[in-house]
Amino acid sequence: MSEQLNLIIVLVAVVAVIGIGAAFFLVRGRKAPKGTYTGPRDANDPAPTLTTDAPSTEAPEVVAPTETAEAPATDVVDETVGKVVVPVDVPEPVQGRLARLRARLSKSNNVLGKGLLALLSQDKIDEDVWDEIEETLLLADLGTEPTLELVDALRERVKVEGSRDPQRVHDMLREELIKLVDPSMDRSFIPVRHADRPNVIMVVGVNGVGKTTTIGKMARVLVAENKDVILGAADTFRAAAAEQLATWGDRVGVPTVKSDVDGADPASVAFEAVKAGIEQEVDIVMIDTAGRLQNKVGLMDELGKIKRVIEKKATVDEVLLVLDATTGQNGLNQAKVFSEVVNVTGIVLTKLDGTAKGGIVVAIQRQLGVPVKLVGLGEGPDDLAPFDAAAFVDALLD
Ligand SMILES: Nc1nc2c(ncn2[C@@H]2O[C@H](COP(=O)(O)OP(=O)(O)OP(=O)(O)O)[C@@H](O)[C@H]2O)c(=O)[nH]1
Repeated sequence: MSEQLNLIIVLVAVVAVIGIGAAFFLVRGRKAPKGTYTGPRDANDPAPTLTTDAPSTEAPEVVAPTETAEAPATDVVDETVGKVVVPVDVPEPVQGRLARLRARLSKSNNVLGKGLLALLSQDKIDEDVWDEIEETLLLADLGTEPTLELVDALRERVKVEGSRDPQRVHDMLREELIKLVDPSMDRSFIPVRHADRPNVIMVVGVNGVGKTTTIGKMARVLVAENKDVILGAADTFRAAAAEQLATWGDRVGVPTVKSDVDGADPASVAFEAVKAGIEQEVDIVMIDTAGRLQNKVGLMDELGKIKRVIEKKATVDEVLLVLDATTGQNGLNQAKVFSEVVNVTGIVLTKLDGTAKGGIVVAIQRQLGVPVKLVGLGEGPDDLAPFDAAAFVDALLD
């Protein structure tokens, strides 16, 4: 009897210890800020006071995650301090995302992969079949030069290796496509803080391609990698853009520097965001910019100015050009003009879930000599994946 009593007491004690431990980890949240950090990184922090050595007199504000009007409906009040606590999302891990989102990609792109496999597996591949292969590649926006290169390589291999065995045809096509997508390009995307300043990323592109959404998704990726991030809402042109960005930040506990003045100087907001990032010793500052058509000279000049003003404070480590995969050749023209103005270092190709034109990856990389680093595969918060040549080709073919 007393043994049973002892056993019960021990069990109750173990359950209590586990319960206290779990509660501790739940309230602890993610990584504590480092060093002399003074900004509103946690829900209860006060907002920092910005100094005024900005290039403009309109000092943008830093919006702490809890200060925006659009707090999620699931907010709870912490009874002990009487403040609203915004529950912070836990983003999906980044590793293997492309493989996990593969179904989305292959659904819209199997015309390309499966179509090619079917054509190449025919008993006899005559000139008509080669023409069809060429047409399939061109329709997938691969571009003329890569298409001709691929067809030549396949012709050669079919001559030597034959085309009867489906597995061999699959492997041959896989190898040649991977070569075209170029696995040797550096696509690393988890940015690293410098010894004395944050890594600065600028995001550019034409209207509606998905810049703000992509920054929101990237913030989640970086938070999942335990990085401290600040967002800069230098899209002062579209009224709702700053709020949209801040809402994305809120969801993962990342603050946003923005201006409440409509049409404020975007370079000034970008400058303040970088300055706040330096002062608060964050790892990464991401600057959203307004959508602009590549043929509007004034707006393109403004983009150059934003970069130059940021560079008074810190180097811009990465300029990501966001392109909508569904826009085909027009995306190529945009890429060219943007890279002339701001030295694009990486491409984010969005909306790949809505197009059968996956070949645009190859065409853009060829045109700019810049790698596709990330791909957008849906509107969901975690529908952004690091780009990987082999995983991409596998998704097209399997
Ligand atoms: N299907 C799909 N939709 C996407 C993807 N990325 C963004 N979108 C959608 O594209 C639309 C435009 O996205 P925004 O992020 O507002 O675009 P933006 O480039 O910031 O727009 P501007 O500020 O007006 O230039 C939104 O409805 C997004 O949900 C993607 O990968 N797939």
